[in-house]
Formats: sequence, C-alpha cells, structure tokens
Amino acid sequence: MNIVMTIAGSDSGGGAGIQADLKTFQELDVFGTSVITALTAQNTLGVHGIFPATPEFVEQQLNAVLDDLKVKALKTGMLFSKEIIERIAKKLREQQIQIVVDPVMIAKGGHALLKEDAVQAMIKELIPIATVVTPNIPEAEAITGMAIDTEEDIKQAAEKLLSIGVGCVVMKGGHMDEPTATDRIYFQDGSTFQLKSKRIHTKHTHGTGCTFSAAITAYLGRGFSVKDSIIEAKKYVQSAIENPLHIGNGHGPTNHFAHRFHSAEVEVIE
Ligand SMILES: Nc1ncnc2c1ncn2[C@@H]1O[C@H](COP(=O)(O)OP(=O)(O)O)[C@@H](O)[C@H]1O
Ligand SMILES: Cc1ncc(COP(=O)(O)O)c(N)n1
Repeated sequence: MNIVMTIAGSDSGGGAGIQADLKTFQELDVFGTSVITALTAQNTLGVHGIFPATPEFVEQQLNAVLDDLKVKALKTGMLFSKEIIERIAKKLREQQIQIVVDPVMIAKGGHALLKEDAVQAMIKELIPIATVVTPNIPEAEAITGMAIDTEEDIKQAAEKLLSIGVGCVVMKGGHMDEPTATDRIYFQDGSTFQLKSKRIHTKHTHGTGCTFSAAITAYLGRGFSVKDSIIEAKKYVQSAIENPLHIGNGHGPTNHFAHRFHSAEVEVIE
C-alpha cells in the first residue's frame, strides 16, 4: 500500500483542509496519514475560529507517523505560523519524501489561515525543499512581491519561485480572468506545459486548491512522474468541480465521488 501524508488544518465543514485531503487520498487509492496544524471552526459560509496546535505537538504528530510508516509523498496546506513551519521544515529536511507545498494563505471567504510573518519562513525553509509548489495567483503575488495580471507576469513569478529552489511550479489559474481554467507548469530544467479545462461558473469551489494538491500527492505516492501526477490531479479536480454537491448555504465543497462516474476533459498543451 502506498502511504502519503497531509500536514494541514482541519475544516470542520469537511470541504477543505485535512478532510478534503483524506477524501482525495482514499478516492485515489493511497493510504492517508495526517498531521493537524490547527483546528478551524468552519463551514461553507466561512471561518468562524482557529485553534492552532503548539509547534511541539505538530512535531510530535510528525514523528509519530514518520517513525512508523514509510511515507512516499506528502503535501502541506494551512501551516498557520512561522514556528510551525520551522519545526516541519527541520524534520522534513532529513527525509527522502516528495513534498508538495500548497502555500495556503487566505480562505475563499477572506479569513487569514497563515500569519503574515510566516510567509518568509515558507520561502526560506519550505519551498526550497519542495518537489512541487502550487500557488494560486494571490499566493504567488504574496511570495514573489509582484503584481500578476498577464501571462508574462505568471512566467516571471514562476521563474522567481524556481530560483528559490523548488523543482516544479504549478501556477493555478482559478483566479485569473480567463475563459478557461488554465494552470501553467514550469520545471527547473526550463521545460513547461499548460493544462486547460472548461471554466465552470459555480460558487462551489471551496477546497479546490486542497483537493488538487492532495491529488498530486496521491499520484506521486503511487509512483507517477511529477508531470503525470499534475495532469491526473487536474482531471480529478475538474470532475469534482463540474459535479457540485449543492450542500451548505455558502461556497459548497467539491465532489470527491464525481471521478467514479465522470471523466473530465483536460487539454495538455506542450
Ligand atoms: N471555476 C473553475 N472551473 C474549473 N476549474 C477551476 C475553477 N476554479 C479553479 N479551478 C481549478 O481548480 C484548481 C485550484 O485552483 P485555484 O482555485 O486557483 O486554487 P485555490 O483553491 O488555491 O484558490 C486549479 O486546477 C484550477 O484551474
Ligand atoms: C483548514 C483549511 N485549509 C485550507 C483552506 C483553503 O481552502 P479554500 O481556498 O478553498 O477556502 C481552508 N478554507 N481551510
């Protein structure tokens, strides 16, 4: 059995964070383990409270899993503070695990999930040891300090991220004002490709980023290449967005069952 891990926050509403990650892992046939950085009191309407774990307890969870289970790939999501990031990075530097960093900063409803002073720790400690980083446009702007409006801006921001040391940058296009949902992928060796799918006009996009990065992690854990993992993950998230569950009164979650009966169309542009 391929074992993977998520290091993220809990979403009591079940749409994002640890809950979205574990659902994705289960659907994609890998064994999911978890390290919870913070509890959130959250539903489809927003984040109502945050109760962080101590950095020591985050480390204890990480040690408990890694001392016993052979984790092949992991993702990080909501990490909340600089102290938590430092603990995690110190431990992960000693491991041979493929790391997907989803640099979660702000929930769709506007609530901060990462303290402002933690961005630098993410840049210094975590991104350099990552296999893949998956920023959305506002996150890429916060990390690079650049305004991103055009395709050329996206490329420049990706180059800045690559210069920090990460192996591959996935610039997610959910927030771009484009008729398609286009993600642009850049590798250290200069190669690049795009993934294009139909943009779905829906308010049910809570947890799309979490689901996407968890799916990349699941495929890496199964031994897929980085490129194929990203392509397959995009198909999974597209199908999860195209078939919303219509639950809750706000931004509803993605549908993790959808891939069982619907295969989404994703165009790979080299
Ligand atoms: N309305 C949409 N229709 C189709 N795909 C979308 C839509 N919104 C986001 N996506 C896709 O979902 C994934 C997550 O992207 P994004 O929403 O930008 O990230 P985040 O959830 O971190 O803000 C990406 O693959 C993106 O292309
Ligand atoms: C615990 C947790 N982790 C991540 C997100 C981001 O998800 P989204 O950007 O879809 O709100 C969230 N809302 N809550």
